[in-house]
Amino acid sequence: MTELRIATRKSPLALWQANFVKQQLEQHHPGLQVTLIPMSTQGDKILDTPLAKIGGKGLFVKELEQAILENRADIAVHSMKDVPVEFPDGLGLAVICERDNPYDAFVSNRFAGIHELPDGAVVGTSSLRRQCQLRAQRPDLVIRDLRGNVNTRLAKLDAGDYDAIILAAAGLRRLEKADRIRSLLPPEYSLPANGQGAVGIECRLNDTATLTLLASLEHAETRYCVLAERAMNRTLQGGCQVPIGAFAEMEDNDHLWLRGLVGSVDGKQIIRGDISGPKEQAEELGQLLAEQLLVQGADEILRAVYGA
Ligand SMILES: NCc1[nH]cc(CCC(=O)O)c1CC(=O)O
Repeated sequence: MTELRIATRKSPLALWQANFVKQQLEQHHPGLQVTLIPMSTQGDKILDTPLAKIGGKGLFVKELEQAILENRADIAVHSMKDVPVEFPDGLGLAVICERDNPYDAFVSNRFAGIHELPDGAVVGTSSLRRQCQLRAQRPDLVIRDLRGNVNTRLAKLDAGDYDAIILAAAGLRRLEKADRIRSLLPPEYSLPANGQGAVGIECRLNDTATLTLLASLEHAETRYCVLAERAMNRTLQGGCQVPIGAFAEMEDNDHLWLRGLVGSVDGKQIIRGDISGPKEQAEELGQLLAEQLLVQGADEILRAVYGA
């Protein structure tokens, strides 16, 4: 292979991630020419509505997947957090790259952390998972929706619309905005979303030449962790209208520890659980933890939202 085409969204974060993959590939394969094909996704076009209200799955990836399926591109580079837990026929996760910082970050021009926020402070985030966990600890906070790419969100904070905002640390680091992070929210406080901080590469599963080319970017530990997290979400069948957190880390070389959470948006109910076991059983662990959470009451929360 001498040429490889990457389908990517046009946001600065997506372009950073695509360029990161391009650089890695060109380094590992001298002579290989990697080109970016930037495209708009549905998720990029709907700018004002909170994503949870739109409800479609894969809003940020469908157009990219279509491009690979139609052979207009060879691979798509994604934030794993945005990738639906099921793939279209013929496509799959060729590679999961090493995870960057997986935590949520507290960003503010006036306050150092959640605990310093005064009563009734205004916090920006559209993520139901972040809203739920914030409200559980600080019911007094006023939470307002905040959409747009990372730079847009920072600009809205700077314009004075919010006292603080919550963003993924990884996105800020990639865009060289890590200096904006006032504190990291530990997972006990804000359990991350499945896949947060990890970049994944999708391609046609029968494209063996591309799969071979990509293999050197694979990070085994990250894959185990992300597989466990995604399996938990898959078993819960929770769409984006229910706060769900899933975060796995390696306990030692052979075992992983997965924590999960399902909550109500008002933060009044939170079901938590955790499980650990051999890394080779990552997906079984995710499924088992989901089943535990369902029995403990997550089923009721999901039913209340989806009416199933
Ligand atoms: N939902 C958008 C999105 N998708 C991935 C990231 C951050 C980077 C990552 O998690 O890899 C973000 C921004 C954010 O949550 O602040």
